[in-house]
Amino acid sequence: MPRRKPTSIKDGKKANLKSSFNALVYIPRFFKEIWRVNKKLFLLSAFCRLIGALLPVVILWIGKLIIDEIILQISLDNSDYHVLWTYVVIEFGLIVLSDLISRAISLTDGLLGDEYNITTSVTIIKKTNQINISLLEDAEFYDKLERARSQTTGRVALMSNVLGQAQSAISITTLVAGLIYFEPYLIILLVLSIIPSFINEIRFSQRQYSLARSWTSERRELDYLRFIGANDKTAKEIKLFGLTDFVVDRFKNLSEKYYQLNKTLAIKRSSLGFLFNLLGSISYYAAYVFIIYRVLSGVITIGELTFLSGSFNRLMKNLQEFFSKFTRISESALYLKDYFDFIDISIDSKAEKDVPLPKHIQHGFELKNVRFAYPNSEVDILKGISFKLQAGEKLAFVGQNGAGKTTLIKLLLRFYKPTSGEILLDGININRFNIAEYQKYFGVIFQDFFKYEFTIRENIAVGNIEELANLDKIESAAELSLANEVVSKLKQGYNQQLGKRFSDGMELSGGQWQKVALARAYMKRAEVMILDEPTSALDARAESEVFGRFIGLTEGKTSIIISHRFSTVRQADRILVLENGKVLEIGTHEELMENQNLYAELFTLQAEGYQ
Ligand SMILES: Nc1ncnc2c1ncn2[C@@H]1O[C@H](COP(=O)(O)OP(=O)(O)OP(=O)(O)O)[C@@H](O)[C@H]1O
Repeated sequence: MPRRKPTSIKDGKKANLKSSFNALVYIPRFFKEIWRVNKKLFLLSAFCRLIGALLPVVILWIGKLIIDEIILQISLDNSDYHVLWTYVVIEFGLIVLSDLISRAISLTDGLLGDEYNITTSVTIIKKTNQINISLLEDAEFYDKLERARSQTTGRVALMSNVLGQAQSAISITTLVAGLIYFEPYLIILLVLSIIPSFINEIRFSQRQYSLARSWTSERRELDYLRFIGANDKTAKEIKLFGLTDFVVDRFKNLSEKYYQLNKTLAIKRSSLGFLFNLLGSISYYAAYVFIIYRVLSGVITIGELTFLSGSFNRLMKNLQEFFSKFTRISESALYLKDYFDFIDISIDSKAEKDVPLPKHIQHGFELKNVRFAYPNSEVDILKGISFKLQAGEKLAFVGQNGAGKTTLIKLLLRFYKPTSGEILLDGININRFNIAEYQKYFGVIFQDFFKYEFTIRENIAVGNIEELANLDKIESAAELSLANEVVSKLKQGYNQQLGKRFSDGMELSGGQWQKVALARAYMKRAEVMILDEPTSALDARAESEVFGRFIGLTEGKTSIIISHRFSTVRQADRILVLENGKVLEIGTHEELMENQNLYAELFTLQAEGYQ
């Protein structure tokens, strides 16, 4: 696994206040997305927050009125408690309302968050699948994908924080108005006491983000080690090869480094945070003493004292929370940038499209001097390949491991573009067709086909998912690939869950899985069929039966077969032998046997092995 040098915290210092603010530009777009998810819930949440924002100052004011009324009634000879009780009832009502509002806020936030979560997960899945395969095999892209995917819960918290921030801002404004009315100087004291802790929070949240970001690929490696260390699929090898300590040590070494960097940061953040908060507490008590002094001098009433000290206390907490939330918001907004960066990755599907795809292939494919190197690699895997695949022809690719057979298929399918040279379909460069339509032309089974932990019926239907409900079609595809024999042994037939991840799941053998995967190829009448080593795990009897059926069914269909088994290969119309990224020879079985070159040598070797 290529290892970048992990970044130290110092790199985080480079991040500054400016980038914190810059990240906030993504917030409006974020809220537009939430608004689209559920407008009613969003409005309800905003309304509750508005009421919630006004309540604190109103409750404090009622408290002041109650105390002033008590003092007034004590000093009167003929007391009348009517007004006093009215205030108490109002205060009680406000407290109940306040509880109701805060519950409504967490309920609406939770629901909205869940809905948003679903929408973004769907967006990420869709986007991943629109992206070119060449990007999917790129490590940097994976880091981006990982950051976009892993921050889903962070984005939900961000929504609550931003809405809460708006609520705090309104609360703060009303409390400030009250304080300015009675004691304007206190506001200056308050602001001064908050600023240091705000700056401290911003600095550290930036460093925290930078550290987490610079460690994306290491965290991916940690996830991977966790996966191979505790997984049913790897358990056999890990146990037998005694790999536990190897995996554990590698995991521990890497995670220890991250832990240490994070620990240093967390300790600094907490200790400095404590010191700066102390400043806030000192200023609160200074203000408190000042207000008491004003009461003793008879300038303000006891009721006003409770209102002012309550307001000041609340305001200080609100401001502290406002600023610390601001840093949390700017921190999450940085992750938001990762998410938008990911979904904004441009998709290269527009290039030279609009040439209509022929309904049926007339002449076939032609490769003209195709060269290819994988992205970020200088090694040419294909070194000037030229050949024709006629319409209706069955061509087999043969060659040693790593010769470039699968790579050639990937180019034909437009997963990658040739570095030079061109691939033509009926004389037209394949890049000129709409990529999605073009790829629908093919029915392909790769050697590393995916074993979906779905039911067997769904596993077959993935070959043409629109036919999921068409059990007849699924059954006949299964018959052609011999998967019906597998189904007959399953307790729940076509509805049997496969794999061990979910309850009642059944694991299949390698060959059984291959029969299931092969059935996918029969789910649609594709123009071109490609089977990349589709029978490597099948026993000899099953292989010859499967191939007999394939040949019969694809009579007159254009198809490509990659196989290391020459009994299969010889059934093709022509055979192309690849060696080190070049076409060594091409022809019928008989022609190649006459050539007495690599094909004849390998064929004879294998034939001798079977004797
Ligand atoms: N995604 C990739 N990125 C970089 N190099 C790759 C990638 N996939 C394959 N290769 C390299 O390309 C070469 C050809 O691989 P390819 O899979 O085409 O061989 P193949 O002929 O199908 O081999 P096999 O018979 O073993 O399946 C190999 O050297 C391999 O390491």
